[in-house]
Amino acid sequence: MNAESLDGRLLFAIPKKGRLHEKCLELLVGADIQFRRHQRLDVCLVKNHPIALVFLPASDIPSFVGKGNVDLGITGQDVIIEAKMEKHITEVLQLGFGKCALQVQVPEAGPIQTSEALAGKRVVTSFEVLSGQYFSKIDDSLQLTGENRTKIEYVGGSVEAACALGLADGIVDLVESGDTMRAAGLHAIATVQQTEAVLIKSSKPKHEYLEPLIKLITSRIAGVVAAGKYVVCEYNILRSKLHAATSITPGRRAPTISPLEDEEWVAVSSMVEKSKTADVMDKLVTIGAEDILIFNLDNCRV
Ligand SMILES: Nc1ncnc2c1ncn2[C@@H]1O[C@H](COP(=O)(O)OP(=O)(O)OP(=O)(O)O)[C@@H](O)[C@H]1O
Ligand SMILES: O=P(O)(O)OC[C@H]1O[C@H](OP(=O)(O)OP(=O)(O)O)[C@H](O)[C@@H]1O
Repeated sequence: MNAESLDGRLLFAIPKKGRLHEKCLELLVGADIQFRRHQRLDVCLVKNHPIALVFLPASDIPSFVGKGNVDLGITGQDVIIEAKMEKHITEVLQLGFGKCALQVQVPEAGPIQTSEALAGKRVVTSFEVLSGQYFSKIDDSLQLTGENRTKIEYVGGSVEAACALGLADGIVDLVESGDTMRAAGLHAIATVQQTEAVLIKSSKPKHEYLEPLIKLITSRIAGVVAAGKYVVCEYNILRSKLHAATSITPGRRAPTISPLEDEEWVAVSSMVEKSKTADVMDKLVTIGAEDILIFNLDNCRV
């Protein structure tokens, strides 16, 4: 592939490995962005749109997008701030995966149990900027100066080993389930930043003519994200209970109400947040709803 074959194409950066990679591939499939990645090449052409996918480390994507070298990208909110690119990037869509928290962690049974007690000591992290900002505020509030300020040291990985190796008094690292943290004998004492994966574009796009395509891709991806977030809930309910029922399932705009042969009853169809399904069904049963059915969505535009 040469530079000419990329001419006029929208460049879309996707994490090439790590926690976000597989989920991004699922999104591309759901949005019908068709491609074949030959021999793990880092640039590949999309067959059914004028788009080229660029596979990059998640942490490099903010600066590529922020500087306008690529037009669109997916990465974590954490690495956008860490790359100091917030001002150069527009967050187009939250994607609902890659959710975790950057947390201050210390040995469970150790003498240090607050961020204030850790201030002035050694903190190891892969997130120097975010950790630096966080401890700088605490150092200022404690009026720590010079050598007495918190020492932030960068490591590229295996951050959780730093305390056991005697390299650090505490660490700042990402936590999702907490398994990695607990396995290292650590626990969290504060949250520096919540994060999730986001679709981003440059705040000053270089190629205005690509805006309609960016809108189309955004709308398709939003459909896939919403389909993963909602289910359709259908049930029958006595007309006299309809008010109570629709306050349990108000839908996104309004529920669909259909008459049944038995005039005392109606059928209700409504979108419900997937995470609330069990609770909603319990409440519907309590007010006498019958034949409650839940349908997963493959795709949608809402
Ligand atoms: N345990 C996790 N759960 C959810 N999201 C995560 C988790 N770990 C990381 N992320 C998200 O994925 C992004 C990329 O992290 P990941 O650990 O996959 O990096 P990577 O690309 O493999 O880089 P490296 O291995 O070089 O650190 C993070 O910045 C964060 O937004
Ligand atoms: O709370 P948990 O569910 O255990 O997830 C947290 C871990 O996930 C990430 O690392 P990952 O496993 O992606 O590997 P990495 O250290 O190579 O980045 C992160 O750096 C933590 O170590």
